[in-house]
Amino acid sequence: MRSQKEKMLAGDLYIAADAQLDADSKRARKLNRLFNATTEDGLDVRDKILRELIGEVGKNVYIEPPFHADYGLNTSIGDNFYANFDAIFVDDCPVKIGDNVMFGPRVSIYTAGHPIDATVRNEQLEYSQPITIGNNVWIGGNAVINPGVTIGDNVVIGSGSIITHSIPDNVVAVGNPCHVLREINEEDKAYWENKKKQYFEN
Ligand SMILES: CC(=O)SCCNC(=O)CCNC(=O)[C@H](O)C(C)(C)COP(=O)(O)OP(=O)(O)OC[C@H]1O[C@@H](n2cnc3c(N)ncnc32)[C@H](O)[C@@H]1OP(=O)(O)O
Repeated sequence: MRSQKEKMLAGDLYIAADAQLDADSKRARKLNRLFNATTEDGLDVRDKILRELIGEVGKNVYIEPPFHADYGLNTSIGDNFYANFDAIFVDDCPVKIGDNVMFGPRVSIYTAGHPIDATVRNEQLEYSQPITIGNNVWIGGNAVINPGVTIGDNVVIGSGSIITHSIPDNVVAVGNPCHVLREINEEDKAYWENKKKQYFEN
C-alpha cells in the first residue's frame, strides 16, 4: 500500500496523522519559527532558513515574516519573488510559483481540503490538489487561493479575492468568487509607460 505521503502528493485521500507526515510537518514548524524570529540585521540567516524550509527557491526571493508553510518541501518559488506579511502556504500538494511574482499582505495558498460528507471527514481522511501561479503575477492582499487552482501568466488579482477557479493569462481578476474583470491590453502598457516617463522626467 502507498504511504500517506504518496497518497497526499497524488491528490488522493490520506490521513495526516502519520509518522512521516508528522516529522515533515514538525520540521516545517520549527523552520517557520526560526525564520520568523530573524531580524533585519540577519537577512542572510533568514534567506538560509528559507532555502532549507522551501523545496526550491530561485534568485532574489524575499518573504516578510511572519510566514507559515505547512510542509515547505512541496513548494517551489521562481526568481524575483516578494511576499508581504502573513503569507500562509498550506502546501500539502505541490505549490509552484513562477518568476516575477508579488504577494500583498495575508495571501493564503490552500492546497488542502476535507470531505463534504461529515462521516468520512470525521475519519480524518483529507485530500489536497496542486496550485500553480504563472510568471509576472501580482496577487493583492488577503487573497485566498483554493485547491486545484492555476493562475496564468501576466495576471493581477484584486485584494480580498477568493480564487475558486483557474484564471487565464493576461487578465485582471477580482472578487469572491474571483472572476475576470478585464484583459490587460496595449492601453495599460501605454498608460504605465507614460507614468514611467514622467517618473524619470522629474
Ligand atoms: C506586494 C504588495 O504588498 S501590494 C500591497 C497590497 N495592495 C493591494 O492588495 C492592492 C490590490 N489592488 C487592487 O485590488 C486593485 O483594485 C486592482 C489592481 C485589482 C485594480 O485596480 P484598477 O485597475 O485601478 O481598478 P479600478 O479601481 O478602476 O476598479 C475597477 C472595478 O473593479 C472593482 N474592483 C477593483 N478592485 C477590486 C477588488 N479587489 N475586489 C472586487 N472588486 C474590485 C472596482 O470596484 C471597480 O468596479 P466598478 O467599475 O463597478 O466601480
